[in-house]
Amino acid sequence: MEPIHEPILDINGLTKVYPGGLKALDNVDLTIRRGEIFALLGPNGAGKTTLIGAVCGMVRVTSGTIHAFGENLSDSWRTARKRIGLVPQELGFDMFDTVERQIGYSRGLFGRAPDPARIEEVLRSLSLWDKRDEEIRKLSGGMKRRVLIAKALAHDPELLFLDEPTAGVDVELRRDMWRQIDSLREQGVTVILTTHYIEEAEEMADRVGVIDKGRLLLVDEKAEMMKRLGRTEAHFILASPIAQIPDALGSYPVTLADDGAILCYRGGDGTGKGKAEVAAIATALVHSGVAFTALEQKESSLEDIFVDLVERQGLAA
Ligand SMILES: Nc1ncnc2c1ncn2[C@@H]1O[C@H](COP(=O)(O)OP(=O)(O)OP(=O)(O)O)[C@@H](O)[C@H]1O
Repeated sequence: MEPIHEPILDINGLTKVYPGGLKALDNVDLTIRRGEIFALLGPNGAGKTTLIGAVCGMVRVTSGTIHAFGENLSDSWRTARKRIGLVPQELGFDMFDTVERQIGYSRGLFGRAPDPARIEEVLRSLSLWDKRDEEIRKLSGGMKRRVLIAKALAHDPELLFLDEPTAGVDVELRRDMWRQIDSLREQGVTVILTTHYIEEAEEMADRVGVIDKGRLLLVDEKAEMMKRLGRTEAHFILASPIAQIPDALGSYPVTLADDGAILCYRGGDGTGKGKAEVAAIATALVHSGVAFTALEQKESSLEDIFVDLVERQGLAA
């Protein structure tokens, strides 16, 4: 057993150029700690599935190294694979098989001894126990997805990849999935999930990485990221339009909108500075004789941060 501080996954300078020249991964460095829930966020085509494929042995990388469980994957592939689980985006199993047989088979495939009690536990946790004798093809789309997860858990992986686990599933299944991930966290399983749903990252992840055009733009503790990149937005709805911003507000990041009927503030750093500035602006407006009838205020979500980052990256590219 490797020391507790050993990262479970250590990716260095990973680059993937597909035949035809598309660079899907561009010099990616990423270290994943044992036991964490890591969310990889990125728009379509950002390189998320390619990154997972590289670790799970489905994508041959162009350059760079991957260490898993302390060993270079290219030397330790067979042993490492048994410790890794993958819930892929695409459904892939024998549709004519029954649920229980398929899950048991999957466990065997990874060299684990049969363990009907464990299989029962996995199936129950995903509300699949009642469906264990059904042919998979007869299940609904959501149920098929649950089978995919059961299949990935059947060999008790220590490192689990979930590629878009909740794309196209209903709210109930999404909640179930989140509960499932929570219980995996309690069991000490390390989870890397990719998602378009910022809400998912915000709800589940300890750390978040943002990837776009194959480049890992940022990796940070979720809370830190929101603090560091968070913004406060406030709209002062003015009693009557003004032609220019009063001098007293000159030092604040404010603009006029809607022909001078709204004064917009966008600033702060997620540490409370924004709120304090909004209060100061309110006072300054009153002192300048500008009345407002309403104040709408909003703290940025991870979604705003994400959109901001990707847009800025787009401008820089
Ligand atoms: N086998 C392949 N051959 C050539 N190009 C590929 C191949 N697989 C993926 N790509 C391209 O690599 C880029 C990254 O794709 P990838 O599937 O990794 O992105 P993603 O972030 O997972 O996207 P999505 O959110 O849509 O699943 C895309 O431009 C894609 O078209």
